[in-house]
Amino acid sequence: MTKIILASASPRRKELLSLLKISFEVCKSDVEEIMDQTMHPAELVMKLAEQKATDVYSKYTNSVVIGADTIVTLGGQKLGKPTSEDDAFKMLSLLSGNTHEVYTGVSIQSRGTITNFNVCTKVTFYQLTDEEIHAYIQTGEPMDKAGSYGIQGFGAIFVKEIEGDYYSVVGLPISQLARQLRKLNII
Ligand SMILES: Cc1cn([C@H]2C[C@H](O)[C@@H](COP(=O)(O)OP(=O)(O)OP(=O)(O)O)O2)c(=O)[nH]c1=O
Repeated sequence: MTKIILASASPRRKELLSLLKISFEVCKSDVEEIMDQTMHPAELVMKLAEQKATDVYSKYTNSVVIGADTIVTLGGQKLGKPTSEDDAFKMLSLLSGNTHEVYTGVSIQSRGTITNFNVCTKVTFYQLTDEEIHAYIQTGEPMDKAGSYGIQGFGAIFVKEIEGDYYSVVGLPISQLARQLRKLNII
């Protein structure tokens, strides 16, 4: 059996991949993520996912390696993880009362072949007050998440509507990933 490795430090991705009831290991990549504002978000998340997977694959060439990347976009602007609490406040103010996209890219590297795909989900936020945003930042939840919120956590109360794959917003489009892994005869 070929070893499957998740090239991620994200506890959410580990939890989501566990839903498939397959055995896998986790090995985080050391790739520095560069937010290229000129690239299409769908291309960018696949490129970053591929960089993470390639980095780990180079150390475990006999394995199947899965990398992923998530970014939020609003009106053509790309939002990654916040660099500070002020940055988180700015992002959440932008998302307030608006619909944004969450792009997650996935890269599967196996036997010298690379398979990439991306999933886009639309999320609409209720109008948020400054007090609500400040209180949310105080929970610490936004700081390691693209767009400064976690739909799976306290950030859930901001969400009015979602169109697309919930799991992709959390960081891993698990149904599409399972289908790809089956197609590639990996699971
Ligand atoms: C929008 C959103 C993002 N996120 C998370 C998913 C990703 O972990 C993170 C985006 O950062 P990423 O750079 O995609 O991932 P990461 O640095 O956490 O992990 P790694 O690169 O090692 O795989 O934001 C949520 O958990 N919930 C949400 O609702």
